[in-house]
Amino acid sequence: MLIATLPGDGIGPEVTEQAVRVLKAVTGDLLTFEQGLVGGAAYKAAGHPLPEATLDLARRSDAILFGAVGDPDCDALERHLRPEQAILGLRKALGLFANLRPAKLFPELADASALRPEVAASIDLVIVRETNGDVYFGEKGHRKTADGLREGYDVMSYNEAEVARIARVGFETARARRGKLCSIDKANVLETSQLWRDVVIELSAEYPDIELSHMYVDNAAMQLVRNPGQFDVIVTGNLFGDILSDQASMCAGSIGMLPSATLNSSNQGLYEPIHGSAPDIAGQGKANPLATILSSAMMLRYSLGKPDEADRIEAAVAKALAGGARSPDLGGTMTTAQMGDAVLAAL
Ligand SMILES: NC(=O)C1=CN([C@@H]2O[C@H](COP(=O)(O)OP(=O)(O)OC[C@H]3O[C@@H](n4cnc5c(N)ncnc54)[C@H](O)[C@@H]3O)[C@@H](O)[C@H]2O)C=CC1
Ligand SMILES: CC(C)CC(=O)C(=O)O
Ligand SMILES: [Mg+2]
Repeated sequence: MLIATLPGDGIGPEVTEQAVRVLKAVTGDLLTFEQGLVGGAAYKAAGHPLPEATLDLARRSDAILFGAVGDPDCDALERHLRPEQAILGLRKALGLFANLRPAKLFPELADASALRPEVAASIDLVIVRETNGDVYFGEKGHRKTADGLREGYDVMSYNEAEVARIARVGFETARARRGKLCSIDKANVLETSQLWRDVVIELSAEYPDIELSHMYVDNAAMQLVRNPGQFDVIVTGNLFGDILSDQASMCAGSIGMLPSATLNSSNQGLYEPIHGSAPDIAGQGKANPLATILSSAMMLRYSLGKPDEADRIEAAVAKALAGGARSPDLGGTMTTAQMGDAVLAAL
C-alpha cells in the first residue's frame, strides 16, 4: 500500500519523521512511502504550494500522512501561493470533507490540561468538522466601499447537500459511540447556520436512536471548558470546527496531542495533527510528535483496514506517557526524537 508523506513546513517534517518510524515498526514492509513537496517548502522549490506532482502522488496513494504547512517567509505572498492553500487545496481536490478530530484525555496528562484535573478527566469527544465548504472556500477579496474605505470580504455559505453529507457522518459517528450528537452553529445570527440547523433536524428523522442537541458556537466554546464531558460527538462547519478543536486540545493537555483523519466518500484519507507548523519552535527538537503518531494510528484504522495495528500504536503512546515520556508542551524535557523512541520502545 502506498502512503504519500507530505511533511511540509516548520515542525511538520520533525513530527512526520517520528510517525513514519512508528508506522514502519508496526507494519514491517507492508507500506511503501513516497514523499512529496507541499506548502512553503514546495513554493520555494517548485513555485507552488501544491505542485501537480504532489497532487498526483496524493491521488495515487492509499492514504496521506501530512505534517503541517505555514511559513512566515510566505505570509506576504498572494493568497493562492501561500502555504496554507496546499492543505485547503488537497482537501478540496480529493473531496476530503469529513475531518474527525478526537479529543480524549490520557489519564497521565491530567496535570497538563488547562482545566482542573476533575473537569479535564471527563473529556472524550469527537469533533466532526466539515472541510470542503464554509467561509474558507467562499468568494473573497478586497474592495472599496462607497466612501472609499478598503474592505475585505469572505462569503460564508453551505448548501443542503453539503450539510446533509457531513451531518450523516456526525450521526453515524455518534451511533458508533455513546449515541449523542451536538450540532454547533450560530443560527441566531447567520442564515448559513439556520439552513445547517434545518437540514440536521430533517436528517435526524433517520436517526431516532441518536440524542440530538443544538448549541450556538459561543456557548459551545464556554461549555467545552466548563464541562467537556457533556459532549460525545460534535458536528460543525469548517470555521467553528477549526477553532473549537484547538480549544479542545488544551482541555486534553496540549495541541501536540490531537490527531485527525479527513475522509472522502471512498474512505481515502488524509491524516495530520490538528496543529500547524509552529514556527516558534521549529528546528529545536521541541515539537511533540504524539498527535502525528496518533494520526498514523487513525490511518491504519480508517484507510488501511488494520485496526489491531492502530490499537497497538495507541497503546504504545499510552504506555510511553505512563512511563513518563514528556515533551516541553507536556511539562517535560524530551526531544521530538526521544518521544518517538519512547513510543517505539513501548510497542
Ligand atoms: N493544517 C495545517 O497545516 C495548519 C497550518 N497552520 C499554519 O501554521 C503556522 C503557525 O500557526 P499558529 O497559529 O502558530 O498555530 P500552530 O498550531 O502552528 O502553533 C500554535 C502554538 O502551539 C504550539 N504547538 C503546535 N504544535 C505543537 C507540537 N506538536 N508540540 C508542541 N507545541 C506545539 C506552537 O509552538 C505555538 O506556540 C501558520 O502559518 C498557520 O497558517 C495552522 C494550523 C493548521
Ligand atoms: C491552515 C488552515 C487552513 C488549517 C487549519 O487551521 C486546520 O485545519 O486546523
Ligand atoms: Mg486549525
